[in-house]
Amino acid sequence: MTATRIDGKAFAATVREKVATHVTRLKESHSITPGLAVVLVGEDPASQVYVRAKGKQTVEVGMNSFEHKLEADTSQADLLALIDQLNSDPSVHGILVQLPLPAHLDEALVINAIDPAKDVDGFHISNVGLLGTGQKSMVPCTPLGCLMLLRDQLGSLSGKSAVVIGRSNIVGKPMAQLLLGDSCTVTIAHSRTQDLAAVVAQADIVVAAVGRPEMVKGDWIKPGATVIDVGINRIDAPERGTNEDGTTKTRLVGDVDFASVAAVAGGVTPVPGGVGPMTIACLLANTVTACCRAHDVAEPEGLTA
Ligand SMILES: Nc1nc2c(c(=O)[nH]1)N[C@@H](CN(C=O)c1ccc(C(=O)N[C@@H](CCC(=O)O)C(=O)O)cc1)CN2
Repeated sequence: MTATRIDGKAFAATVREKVATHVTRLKESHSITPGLAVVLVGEDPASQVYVRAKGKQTVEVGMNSFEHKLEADTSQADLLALIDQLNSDPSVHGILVQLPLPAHLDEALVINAIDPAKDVDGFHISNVGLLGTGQKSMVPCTPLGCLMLLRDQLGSLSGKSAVVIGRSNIVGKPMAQLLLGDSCTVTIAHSRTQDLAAVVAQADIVVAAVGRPEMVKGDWIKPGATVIDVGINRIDAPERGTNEDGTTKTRLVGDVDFASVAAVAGGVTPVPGGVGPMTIACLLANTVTACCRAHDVAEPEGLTA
């Protein structure tokens, strides 16, 4: 391996420390405690894990955590009524609806019901528009985490060639906007891109967010490039044996074939322990930012784009 292993877990801990420092300042100098409300509809096992982690880390940095767990068959009207209530609650500075939602709920309608000033996911259409036009916005957590790791690794990103693989609203598109904001030359590639390997091969920065296990191979990568792996894919791992119920054990892999890419790249994030922990750290950062904006208090530096 020649590449630096970019340790998102360690970096996320430093972000949480900065958040905690600002929470203390808000409490001591302004008598304000930032509050984050997380809404989970249904019992998706992965979502339950993420929501639990969000609540725990929110409390650890000194903020108030409000968890709302709703039945899988919750109606759209009831969910919208809860969002209305959270929008008008002054103790709630950030609101997050955990995705994916059950199929009967209209995701866009639900997200756009959140007060944009409390939209700590940065998914509201107003925040999408503000980010796209280079104005102050709430920035989606996963792309913000990737940007922080890239700046830490490379310093200035100006003039670099970046390829984002994936065009989702929550990662690919905002990631491209953030890289453009840092003066990269940006290409958005996706599953239909022709000769993806050749497109990736010209990039100084590769962000893989396509949802295909270990798709990006070492021989696609320009020597010395920085590779950020957003993928979280659970695959069978027969080499680990079987569970008590006879099913094959599994393991997590990213969208990047770590071993072959690490032999060529300058730096690469692992899965787990790369981008994932940054997502929750940036959620906490966004909540402090939203709280400061709501109370017209100076925002912390280095915690947003
Ligand atoms: N409303 C939102 N929903 C979802 C988002 C989001 O940003 N906002 N992102 C993902 C899930 N997610 C947070 O919600 C998330 C995913 C992964 C991790 C993480 O730390 N992963 C670990 C591995 C965890 C494991 O063992 O399974 C890692 O990569 O090291 C945190 C948060 C979809 N929904």
